[in-house]
Amino acid sequence: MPSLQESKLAFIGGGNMASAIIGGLVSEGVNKQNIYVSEPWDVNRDKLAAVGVRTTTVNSEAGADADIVIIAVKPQVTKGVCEELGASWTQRQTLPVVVSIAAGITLNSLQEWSRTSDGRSAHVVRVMPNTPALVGEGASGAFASADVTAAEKELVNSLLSSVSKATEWVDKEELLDVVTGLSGSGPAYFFAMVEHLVASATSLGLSQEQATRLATQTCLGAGKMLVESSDEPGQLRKNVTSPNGTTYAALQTFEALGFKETVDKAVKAATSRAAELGNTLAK
Ligand SMILES: NC(=O)C1=CN([C@@H]2O[C@H](COP(=O)(O)OP(=O)(O)OC[C@H]3O[C@@H](n4cnc5c(N)ncnc54)[C@H](OP(=O)(O)O)[C@@H]3O)[C@@H](O)[C@H]2O)C=CC1
Ligand SMILES: O=C(O)[C@@H]1CCC=N1
Repeated sequence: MPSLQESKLAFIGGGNMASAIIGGLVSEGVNKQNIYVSEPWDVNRDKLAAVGVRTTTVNSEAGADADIVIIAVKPQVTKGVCEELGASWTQRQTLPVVVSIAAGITLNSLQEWSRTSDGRSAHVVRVMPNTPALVGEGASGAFASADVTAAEKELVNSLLSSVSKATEWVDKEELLDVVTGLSGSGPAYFFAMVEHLVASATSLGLSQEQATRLATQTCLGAGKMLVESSDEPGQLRKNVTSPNGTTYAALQTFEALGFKETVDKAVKAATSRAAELGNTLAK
């Protein structure tokens, strides 16, 4: 098995998530000539070509001699893409490791859809990354099919580690849907929070620019404390909250309006949607 630096990587789909991972890989020093992206939309393709990676519009061309093929298209088009790739690999003796980042799509579907014309199926790893991969701060969950070897798992691990600070291998496939509801979709929860904080502070008189700088740095600072402090999140919260002070007033308001229940329902909605996508598209 080649190392990550020696491996040929193919991305099928060059949208938001593929661009984030590719950006992370390139800034980690992965050879751009070893990254080949297939993307139908010229705007996305041109952006990736500007980064210096190889591009094409033909999926089978990108995947022809790749060691790892990363399926980074929407769940709804994953079946067609896998069928196209599987058929094109019939002449290959050694099949690539397939890494799918499509929310919800099961290992079973991925292996069935990507069978070669002579009935062989690739070793598949399902991964749920997130967009902070672009700045080397991603969080990823992963689950491998039983036939994935230790060396293949290690290769995928080093791919993920180059863009993720936390890579969690889960021991049941369904848990990847929970990872999707937590960290896959999670960056959007924090972005929405910052949007609302800025809107609120702006309505109270701060300029948009000042409010954005303060809210953004607060988010980064809190995140850094969560990573670096030995205290639990609950303790860090308590450290900010003076008795009957300002934070207490805000947190009481959150609580009275059902903050915990809202977060719980939102994570469960995202988790269920991931499972639903997998079930609906399995046919
Ligand atoms: N965005 C995120 O935060 C995360 C996304 N994911 C998963 O990653 C996958 C991609 O999501 P995201 O990057 O946001 O989506 P995007 O729509 O940004 O990217 C998908 C890309 O695939 C292209 N595409 C469409 N059809 C084909 C095809 N047949 N062959 C090759 N490329 C094709 C699309 O082109 P065109 O626009 O022309 O259709 C588009 O550029 C999804 O399955 C999603 O569940 C996982 C974790 C996080
Ligand atoms: O919203 C979505 O479906 C994708 C999966 C996780 C993040 N974005």
